[in-house]
Amino acid sequence: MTSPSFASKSTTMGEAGLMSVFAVSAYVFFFAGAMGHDSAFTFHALLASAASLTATGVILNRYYERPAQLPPAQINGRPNYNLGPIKFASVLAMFWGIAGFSIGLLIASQLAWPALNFDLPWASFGRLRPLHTSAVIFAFGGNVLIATSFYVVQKTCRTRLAGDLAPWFVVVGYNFFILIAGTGYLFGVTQSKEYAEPEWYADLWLTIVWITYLIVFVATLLKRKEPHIFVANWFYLAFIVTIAVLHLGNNPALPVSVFGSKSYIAWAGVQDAMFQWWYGHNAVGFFLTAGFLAIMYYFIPKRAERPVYSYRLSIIHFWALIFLYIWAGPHHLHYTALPDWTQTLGMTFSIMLWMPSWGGMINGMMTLSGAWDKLRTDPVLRMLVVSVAFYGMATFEGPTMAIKVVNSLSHYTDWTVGHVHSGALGWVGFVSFGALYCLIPWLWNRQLYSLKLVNWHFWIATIGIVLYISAMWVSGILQGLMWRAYTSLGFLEYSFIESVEAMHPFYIIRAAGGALFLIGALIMAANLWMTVNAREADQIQDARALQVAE
Ligand code: HEM
Ligand code: HEM
Ligand SMILES: [Cu+2]
Repeated sequence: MTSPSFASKSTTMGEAGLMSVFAVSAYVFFFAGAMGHDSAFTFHALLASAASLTATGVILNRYYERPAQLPPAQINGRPNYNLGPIKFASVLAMFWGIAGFSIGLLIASQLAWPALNFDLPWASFGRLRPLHTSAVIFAFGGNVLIATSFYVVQKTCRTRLAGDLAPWFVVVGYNFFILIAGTGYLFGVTQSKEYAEPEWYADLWLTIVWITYLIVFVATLLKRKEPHIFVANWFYLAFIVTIAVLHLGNNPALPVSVFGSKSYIAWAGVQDAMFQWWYGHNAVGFFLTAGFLAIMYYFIPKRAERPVYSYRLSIIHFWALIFLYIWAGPHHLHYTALPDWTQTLGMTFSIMLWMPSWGGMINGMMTLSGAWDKLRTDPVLRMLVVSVAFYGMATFEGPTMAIKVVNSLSHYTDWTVGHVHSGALGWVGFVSFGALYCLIPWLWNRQLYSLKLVNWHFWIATIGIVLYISAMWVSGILQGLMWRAYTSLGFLEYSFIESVEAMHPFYIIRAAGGALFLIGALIMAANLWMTVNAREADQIQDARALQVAE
């Protein structure tokens, strides 16, 4: 370890500022914990206090350990990229992915065999379902997005990530939010808004983290050495900005006490519902779509070694996509108290949304022009391309389901769940896997341990997805038809429980599909583990072979 003389070294503003803030918060949160009205609040406050104390210690330790000079922005005229926070987020993405898929498998099994609820409140479907959705979307997806955005923005701007501690604050702070949210669900803490379940204090913390994320991203763009801002960064920026707006719009709440977890949302009645689905739909549009399209626009061209098929199309569909998405939320509220014209508006914009969505799909696919043969030999590229195909499928199905008459059948049924998972497993899952298979070898300067294992992952997971979504189509349509079947005398043909019974075989098939998807992810984790822990000798040899062009 270097041991610089203290005279030549001083704390940066960031170090001093963060240490003081964390030191004070360690004390304040400890006090809040002592005052807590409910055990979940007390637990979270004490967790925050311990985390603040740890953060203070870690920053202090870093100060002592580091050289007097902070890492330079350039070394020998080349950008000195900041990879530490990216490595951290990509490892956590893999961890949360496996956790989230496992909980998915558990809740899928609970629907098939209710005994698996074990009569325990914290293990019940109601608490584990939001744990699943948040773990896969925000923990897995979120870490993939943060990791890749920090990587892509540096590479395409040829500049070091802005900030010294700020990028670390974003990745660690974001994962701390996940921890608070996830443990909260197990305790039964929720504000009952789907995909926005965390209570007011977690929301406040996320706001601070997210604004820091925005600042780091924009500051990096501003100090870019490339005149042009590559299209992937446009998508990332739309994702970051819009999620901030959605989060603030959907979450204003008044806590019952500042020392308790319960709060009441400011909005009421149908306005609340509209805010919720404006949020929910655009979480799909900007978190699960725009962010992952950014990944597509960087990783597919890179992996295929081809330019983006049509750069003009990428710009056109970007603006069309963000303009149209924002209006489509009411398709989640068909046949409700929402005024009819609003529902029709949501439906119309959803149908229009098909076009820019397919613009993106075509652009991603056609980037392979002249390199189609690589699909045969490179399973990573195949995973990326198949993800785009699933994106195309989900964005065709979505507009169809947004049509009121179709929705009158599909709403409340498993068809929705099938639609969700063709987007979630096929698009979000596969594009993330493809990106991590590229990113992790780049970050650690290693060659991917085994392409054969990627091939196994690809096929096992694909079969899993097909089982999952086809089971849900059949069960969803069956459910919908059973609920609306009348006898000649005008009575309902089936009781509700008969429709539940009819679902049983499909729930088993879905669980089997989920198990395959999970097995694929475990194979991936093993492969990446072997990659990162490759012998030193491989590393030196492959560093040259794999050097990524910036
Ligand atoms: C092993 C893989 C997975 C399995 C077995 C699984 C299973 C499930 C189950 C059983 C539900 C509850 C359905 C219901 O309430 O009827 C669910 C909901 C959900 N899952 Fe998954 N899931 C998996 C992976 C994923 C992934 C990777 C994502 C996202 C990236 C995801 C996103 C969601 C969402 C958004 C919902 C809520 C759907 C809605 O409210 O309509 N899941 N999942
Ligand atoms: C053009 C694009 C899309 C449109 C117009 C669309 C439309 C719809 C519609 C009409 C529903 C059913 C609403 C209901 O009956 O409650 C729905 C549900 C959903 N979609 Fe899509 N979809 C699109 C793309 C996607 C993609 C790509 C994903 C995932 C990556 C996705 C994720 C979801 C989720 C999570 C839900 C369930 C919401 C809930 O919890 O109820 N959608 N979508
Ligand atoms: Cu929607």
